[in-house]
Amino acid sequence: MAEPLIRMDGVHVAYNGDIMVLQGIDLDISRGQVTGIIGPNGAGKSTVLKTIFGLLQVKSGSLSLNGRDISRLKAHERALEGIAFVPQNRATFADLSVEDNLLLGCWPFRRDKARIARALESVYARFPILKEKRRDMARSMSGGQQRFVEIARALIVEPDVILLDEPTAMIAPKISKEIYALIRQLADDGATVVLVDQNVRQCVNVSDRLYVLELGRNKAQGSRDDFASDTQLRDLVAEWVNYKIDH
Ligand SMILES: Nc1ncnc2c1ncn2[C@@H]1O[C@H](COP(=O)(O)OP(=O)(O)OP(=O)(O)O)[C@@H](O)[C@H]1O
Repeated sequence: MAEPLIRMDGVHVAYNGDIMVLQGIDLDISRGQVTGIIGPNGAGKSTVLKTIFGLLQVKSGSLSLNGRDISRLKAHERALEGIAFVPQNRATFADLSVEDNLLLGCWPFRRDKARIARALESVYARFPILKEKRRDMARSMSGGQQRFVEIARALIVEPDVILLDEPTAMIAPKISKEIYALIRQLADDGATVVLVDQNVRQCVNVSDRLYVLELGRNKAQGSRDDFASDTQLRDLVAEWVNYKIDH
């Protein structure tokens, strides 16, 4: 089997030094796939993404990208290595135009005007609404449109992997649907996506592979088909979300 793009092996992470939130997480993120991470509240899903991006330190265990240990790299160094993160909380600059928000994402190649022009053109092709509203202040956009700005700003550096933390939380159903279609399209275009989602049904539908976490540990894992066909996995998920996966 090909080496995963990202591998977590026995990762422990603590908040405030001693509250151990991840207690030996193992995770393989394959290239060009959507890997979904699900689990009840407080399972450690967001913590996993923050750890991959470098906002939290690995206390023990290993974290590698392309077979190279990245656990000591700072977040901005990981960004330069091709990791992008879209956090759960709103992260647009409300008083900047849509285009200025996107230009902030171009910081790593800020002196390369031709690349900036190409990068903008490429995200505008993917998000026509952002082109149409490029001169508008971010604050004038709907919550869903601002989510597009955040995702587009992360994509503008053409990352190898994009970490998405609950991208459709509090977003209207129509735009949520577009976001899931975009996630699938990104992976089909060769990008690697890690998706943390409370919306289990959508997460299972869009993911190639899924991990279930519980109380900072791995609880189960499998392909989308495993989750649809394996009664034990179905029942496990149904148990904590009172939800049945389509099969
Ligand atoms: N800044 C923090 N300081 C201390 N503990 C924290 C902090 N952030 C999160 N935690 C704790 O770490 C645990 C895992 O939190 P995390 O946000 O990763 O879970 P989650 O699976 O993403 O859950 P949710 O779906 O509720 O966001 C929880 O017990 C939470 O209370």
